[in-house]
Amino acid sequence: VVGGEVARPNSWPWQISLQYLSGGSYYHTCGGSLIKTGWVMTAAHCVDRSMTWRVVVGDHDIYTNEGKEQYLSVSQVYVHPSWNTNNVAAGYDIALLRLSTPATLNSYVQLASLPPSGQVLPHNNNCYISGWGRTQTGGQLSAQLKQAYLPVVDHNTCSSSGWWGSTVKSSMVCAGGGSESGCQGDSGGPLNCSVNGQWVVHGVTSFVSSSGCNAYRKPTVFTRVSAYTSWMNSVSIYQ
Ligand SMILES: CC(C)[C@H](NC(=O)C(F)(F)F)C(=O)N[C@@H](C)C(=O)Nc1ccc(C(F)(F)F)cc1
Repeated sequence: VVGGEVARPNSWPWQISLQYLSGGSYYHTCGGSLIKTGWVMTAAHCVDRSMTWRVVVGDHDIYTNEGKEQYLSVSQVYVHPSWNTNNVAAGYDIALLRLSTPATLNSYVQLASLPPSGQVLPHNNNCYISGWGRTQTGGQLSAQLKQAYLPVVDHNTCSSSGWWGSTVKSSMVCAGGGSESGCQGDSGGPLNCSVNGQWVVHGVTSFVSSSGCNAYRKPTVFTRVSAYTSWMNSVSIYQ
């Protein structure tokens, strides 16, 4: 997250850290959202490589054990069938992770609320991105969970020339576009939007401009969760 501030610990209690095993240690690579005690929603591009994954819930500082964390292994990865790793602009950047053991819900660990199928938020809807991603273009990951206020940029504006143009599809949500943005390492994490006074995870962090995370008129682009409700239901019911 470029800009914004360190979040109050566990104030986004569905935020997870997706980590991969390398040389005997685990490393943060992406965010995600806990949507059922045994299921995590993340970005397909996060799980393109097959690795040994673990999901950490209840985390705040990814480099220190603060006693609230639960370390959960992943038993199965379900990538959207239409995802094409060479074409993030086509969309479908969404995946579900089945956990081998369910998370225990408590004041640090809660389920995300998901939007109703097809819901599209209005321009400037109040949303926050959260994540441990780079704090500057080309910078380092954040040790502590950060958040930034990223209001929705409607599709008309976001897909206009000078903005993202046809790279952005209606199955995506744009948010921000100023000096604050997501950045590498925030991938897969939530766009937390206030809808009727409740936080709803409306987006899955997907991409930013290749010329810089907080590039002018290149808002952070999210997979629109409400476009994938039926696919998500088809996965988690039958497994
Ligand atoms: C897509 C992920 C690899 C990566 N995602 C992120 O950094 C995320 F945190 F915003 F999710 C990203 O946007 N990386 C930048 C450096 C990038 O490659 N952006 C990019 C944007 C659009 C396109 C296009 F236009 F082809 F779709 C290609 C790449």
